[in-house]
Amino acid sequence: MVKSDSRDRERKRKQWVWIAAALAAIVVAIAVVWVPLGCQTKPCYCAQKYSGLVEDCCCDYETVDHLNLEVLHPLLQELVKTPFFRYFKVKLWCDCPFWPDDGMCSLRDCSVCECPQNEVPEPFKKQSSNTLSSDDLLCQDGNPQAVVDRTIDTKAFRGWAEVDNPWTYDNETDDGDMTYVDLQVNPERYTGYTGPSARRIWEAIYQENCPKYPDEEACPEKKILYKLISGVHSSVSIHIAADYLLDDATNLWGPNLTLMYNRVLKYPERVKNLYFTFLFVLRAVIKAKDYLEQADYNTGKPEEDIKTNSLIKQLLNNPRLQAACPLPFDEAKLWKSQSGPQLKDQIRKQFRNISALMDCVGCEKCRLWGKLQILGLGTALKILFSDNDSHDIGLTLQRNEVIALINLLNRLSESIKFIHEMGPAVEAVTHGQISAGSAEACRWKRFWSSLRLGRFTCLMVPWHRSCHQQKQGVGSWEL
Ligand SMILES: Cc1cc2nc3c(=O)[nH]c(=O)nc-3n(C[C@H](O)[C@H](O)[C@H](O)COP(=O)(O)OP(=O)(O)OC[C@H]3O[C@@H](n4cnc5c(N)ncnc54)[C@H](O)[C@@H]3O)c2cc1C
Repeated sequence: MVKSDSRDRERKRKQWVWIAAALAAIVVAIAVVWVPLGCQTKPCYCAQKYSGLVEDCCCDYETVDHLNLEVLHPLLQELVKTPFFRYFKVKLWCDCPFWPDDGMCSLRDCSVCECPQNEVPEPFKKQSSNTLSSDDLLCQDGNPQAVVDRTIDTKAFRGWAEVDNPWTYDNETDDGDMTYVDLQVNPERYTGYTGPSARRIWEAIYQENCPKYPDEEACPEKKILYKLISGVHSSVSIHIAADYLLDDATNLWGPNLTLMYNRVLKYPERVKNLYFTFLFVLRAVIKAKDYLEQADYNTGKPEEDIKTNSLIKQLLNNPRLQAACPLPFDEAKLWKSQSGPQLKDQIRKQFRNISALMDCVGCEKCRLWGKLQILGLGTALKILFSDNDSHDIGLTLQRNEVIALINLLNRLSESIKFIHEMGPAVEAVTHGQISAGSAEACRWKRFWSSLRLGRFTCLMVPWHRSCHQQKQGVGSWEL
């Protein structure tokens, strides 16, 4: 009896020694094997760097970032706040020519606040009285052919003409359906417009109207439309992420860095297309320099209008811009081949379709900014690709086109600034989440794998099925 008691005690003592040894082994395993392995599986963080020339452009990424930060962004921010540039004329009601409106808007942030009539600058209301005949065209030193670039400068004018843009679907001269919107009180940001309705628009744009050509495709003209739309799409996504409804209950707005990473930064091509689009639009603004410098920015508020004029001149004559990036994009290289004119016609038709698709956007505020940015892009295309073009002889710009062009440039400039300043933080934060997640998952996997250590497992988890089987002499130690 006494002997069996002491044997029991001895057995229990041995069991405790085993348990203690097992616990010690776990600690050692964690220290020696698990932690270093966990670290090794952590993917290496390689910050996405953009350097060298922006594809098909004549400026490099670093120059664009510096010029934007120090010159363009501050000027554009001031410019879009002036009365001339903040009131945009737009047809807001949905008239989708392709399918019935599916009204997917889910937030109050989706609707647009229209301007009361007394807020709209008087000269804007009297548009037709501002239109000048060809006699009013500015004389360029008596001999315009000799001194100016005839594609645009000979068409310089003092008033605003009523002409339709051949690149866009909306008839800009059709005042009846248009309403004025103050862009400053309708910021582009998250609206809750998402799901099949929004995706359908982007799909219709990419699949039917601007296919992505493979990298080997040599013809740059064919690639342009995709790159421009993709660049604007990146910018839209960045603005959604930069001003996002973080908490509906408390109406808390702020940046959503994960969204920004997942929609744009994760795809270097989308970032590159944003830079390309920025330089393309900047080139259009520079090319229209003489025209823009002499345009009439009258809104009936002399002080503000003088400021608008001055800001435009500062933008167009900036010595740093002229020195560092005088030709952001060289459109003269394009359309040289025999098929050039047909190709241009085809691209113009595709762009008009894209412009028509904006009437199918099922969210008013998204439609407003979609229309503005597509009109801005259409204006840039009109300015850059009008040379020797029978459709565009006698090029003039609508006031609304100029407003759209400058506001688009400002949108792109904001996006580039955001990426430049926040990009590394966005990638670090998102990368942190990803690697923490994967390391965690990895640890759990390794933990369960460690249970494959057979007898050790049964010591720790004696109730496990395989231990039972082992005792019965069947099966293996494999879990
Ligand atoms: C004209 C327009 C304006 C909009 N404006 C707003 C707005 O102001 N506020 C708002 O909250 N929502 C807006 N939306 C909706 C928004 O753009 C998204 O569609 C929505 O948030 C759903 O996003 P998603 O993740 O499904 O991807 P989406 O952005 O809808 O993208 C659809 C698909 O396009 C491809 N894609 C995405 N980005 C790029 C790119 N840069 N280049 C090439 N391909 C790309 C991807 O394959 C992606 O799956 C707008 C939509 C449209 C069509």
